[in-house]
Amino acid sequence: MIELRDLAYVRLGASNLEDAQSFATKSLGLQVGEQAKQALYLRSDDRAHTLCYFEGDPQDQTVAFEIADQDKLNAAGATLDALGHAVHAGTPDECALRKVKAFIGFKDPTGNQIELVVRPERNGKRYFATRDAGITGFSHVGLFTTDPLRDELFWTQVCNARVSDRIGDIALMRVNAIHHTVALAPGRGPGVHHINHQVESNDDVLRSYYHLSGQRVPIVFGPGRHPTSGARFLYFQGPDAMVFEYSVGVDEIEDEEGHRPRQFGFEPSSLCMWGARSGRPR
Ligand SMILES: O=C/C=C/C(C(=O)O)=C(/O)C(=O)O
Ligand SMILES: [Fe+2]
Repeated sequence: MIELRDLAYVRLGASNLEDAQSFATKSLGLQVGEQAKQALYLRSDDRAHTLCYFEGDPQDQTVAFEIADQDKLNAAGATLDALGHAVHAGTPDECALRKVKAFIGFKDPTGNQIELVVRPERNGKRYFATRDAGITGFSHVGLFTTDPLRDELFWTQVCNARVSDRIGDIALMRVNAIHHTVALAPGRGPGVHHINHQVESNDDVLRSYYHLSGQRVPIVFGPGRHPTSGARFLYFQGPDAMVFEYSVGVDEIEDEEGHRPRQFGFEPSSLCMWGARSGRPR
């Protein structure tokens, strides 16, 4: 069993790094941790980065998870290899680019690019962004899936993800107490469906609704409230059509052993209990 501990970062190819920087700092509210020639490292918490935009193809998207140590990383590589996934061990240069001690890369059954990392770098200075969006941390990602049942099995049986709730056949899965760290979303191919940051309060969600609307950032869903995690949310579109979400009040699963996933219908009221309608397919 591969034990994912937490999300580490997302890496996104950017068609225009300047646009990405402007969005990340003036709209989303991240802090520039480091600006390299062809890459921008962005902070949302005490880590050196949780999002990296690099000059490249916007379809080139990778999600990374932290693993406890090198032994567990080696074991994860062997497990994936035995299952027929091509596993790439990060070179020292690639590790330096990701600010981690070691990593392996592979593709999930849909073809999503996943990295498992050991010892992601922290930053001694606290996260302090120039735009006050109220961000308290990087929390979850939505991943496209071409076969929700197959991919649920991969994340729960090969990795340690547990299903918290389902909407139709779509699983919201946790790797720790937080309601979900990975959400699957039906799609025609691999890719990141959305990137979530938690914010401090309902006020932050609504303040951002007005702030982003004023900047003409497309709002794609919300403000609303998910009946699944209970979180109040806002989804909006960033560069290269990537969707970002702010949310607050996501449930924690206290009874790890006893929790049974709830089944919600695949219908709008399962996505928002206040009646907001998504401007894009989930
Ligand atoms: O559309 C349903 C979304 C559910 C949630 C949630 O319960 O918080 C998400 O954030 C998500 O799937 O990303
Ligand atoms: Fe989400």
